[in-house]
Amino acid sequence: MLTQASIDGIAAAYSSSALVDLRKFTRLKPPPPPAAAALFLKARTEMGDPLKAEFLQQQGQSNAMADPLLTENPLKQGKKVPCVLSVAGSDSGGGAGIQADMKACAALGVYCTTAITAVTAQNTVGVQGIHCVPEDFVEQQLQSVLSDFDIDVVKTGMLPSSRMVKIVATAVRDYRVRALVVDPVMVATSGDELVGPAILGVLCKELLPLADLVTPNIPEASALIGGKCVSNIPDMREAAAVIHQLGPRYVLVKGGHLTSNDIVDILYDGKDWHELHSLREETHNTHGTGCTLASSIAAELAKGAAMLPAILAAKEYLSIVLKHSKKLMIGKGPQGPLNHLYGLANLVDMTNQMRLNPRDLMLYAVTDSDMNRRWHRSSSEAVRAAVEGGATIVQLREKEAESREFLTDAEACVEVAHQLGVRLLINDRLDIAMACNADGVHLGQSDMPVSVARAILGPKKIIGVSCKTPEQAQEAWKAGADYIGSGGVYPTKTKKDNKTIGLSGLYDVCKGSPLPVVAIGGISAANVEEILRSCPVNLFGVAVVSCLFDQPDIRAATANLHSKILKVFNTQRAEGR
Ligand SMILES: Cc1ncc(COP(=O)(O)OP(=O)(O)O)c(N)n1
Ligand SMILES: Cc1nc(C(=O)O)sc1CCOP(=O)(O)O
Ligand SMILES: [Mg+2]
Repeated sequence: MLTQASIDGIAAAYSSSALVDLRKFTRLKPPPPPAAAALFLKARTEMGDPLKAEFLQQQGQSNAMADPLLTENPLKQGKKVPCVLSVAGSDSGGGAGIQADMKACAALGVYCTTAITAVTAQNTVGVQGIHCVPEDFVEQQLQSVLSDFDIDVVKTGMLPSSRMVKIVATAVRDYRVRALVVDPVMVATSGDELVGPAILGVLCKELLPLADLVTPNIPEASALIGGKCVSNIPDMREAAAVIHQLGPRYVLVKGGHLTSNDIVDILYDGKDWHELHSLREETHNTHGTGCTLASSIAAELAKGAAMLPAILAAKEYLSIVLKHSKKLMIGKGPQGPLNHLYGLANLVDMTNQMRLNPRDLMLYAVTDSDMNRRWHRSSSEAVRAAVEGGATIVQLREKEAESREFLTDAEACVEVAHQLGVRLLINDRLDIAMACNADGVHLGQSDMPVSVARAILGPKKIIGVSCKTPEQAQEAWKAGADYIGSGGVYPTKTKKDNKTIGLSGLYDVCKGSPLPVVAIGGISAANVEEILRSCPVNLFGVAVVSCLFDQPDIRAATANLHSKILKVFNTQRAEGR
């Protein structure tokens, strides 16, 4: 636990007599609140929140809607446009840093300018590289923006060097800025370090005294108070008190790193304490939440809100965004990005509209009518067992049956697959695919040309094409295909006279294919690992026949293969590939 003596000690170590003067530069005059903040508070007040009720009384009432994306957007109104300057790092994955700040500001109707401090090679798996922008050039960006735009609020994120912190502090002092929000970014959501502890001293001495708000999460709060452990709400309060002595007007210690479902953030202004509660959203898509909260607060301040309502409105926006991010499937890593602009084209709906999610190619079960006959199974029984075992997509491959029998079978299989939430394609036969309302077709090089099939099937159906060379894959892509089946990777007894292209042939197709690839031919649980490891680029899964359908227990055989594939993919993701 922190003692008062240690608090005083840390504060003294960082403070200087200049701090008092510097504080005069923080000018935050709260004009009337934005409709979003007022309204959000109204809604909450009606639910009995005294803190927000007090704010509402001060600010007057409004009946506009609480959804920030639906409220009056100053960008459209021909008025002075509220402006934020985000001084932060670029996230190549588009989820955090500058990219998050720009999207959050846009969503809240605020214009966002930028000064990029570092360029990160980053994705949903982690941070693979950091390239710091030269300090002089950061200074030039700041000058370009601050000398031209009427910046209301500066928001800082990743500041990778002490000199950069000083440059930003000087710029904030030199130009007329209404408020400064400091997000003391140190570690990315993935756990990768973005900024070393070397900048802490200068951050505390030069920038925090100018800040209207600093928004550390728990590890950052701990770093700011000299590495003391912060592990519960009393610790957060003590940390907020210490950080406040470094000079910022407000300190918001964010409690998301504690495990409770009731997330408590502590807000302290040197006099009053506020515990701001929010419910944890059940989602892995949390990459960039810290940047988003800080830039949303900056946006609300830029629109004229006072500090507390700005924070409440920003937290409300973030919680709506998190709700809209749950179904987003972007990237292969454990923490996906947020759906900041959920009110525009909805990314979740877009994924539903995608003809094919390449991840569905992971375990592609191709049925075989001969095998089913031999094992006395109907096609639909075989399809059910494969999907229940973990098949992620199914192809009905019937070489012998009459059209009528094939159609009856196909209708039953489509019903089973769709009941179980999996797509079903028909091998070779467009007419059957259309008649049974299958999800698409798989075509070989001597089947119906892809461009003709696309014209017949229209834009909504999936078309897969067998390709043994990168040139064929290019052709298929140009003609409107969705994925490539490439093989035979190994010799197969299932397809007569099939040319084997081997692992190297598969590798060439994967490298040269603009479309996702699924490998086929002689694949089983015994060799799946070497196939997936040999072609990490563009290979999304394996298509198999005999190792599932020429087996006594299709469900068990599929489950076994499924677990082997998952193991490889999970390792590859952990390795950042
Ligand atoms: C996923 C997948 N890849 C390749 C094939 C082979 O298709 P094709 O060359 O048309 O041969 P037949 O399957 O029609 O004998 C496939 N069916 N599925
Ligand atoms: C249908 C098919 N197409 C191939 C190609 O190389 O394009 S190999 C093949 C048969 C794959 O069956 P099994 O998993 O039993 O080896
Ligand atoms: Mg064919």
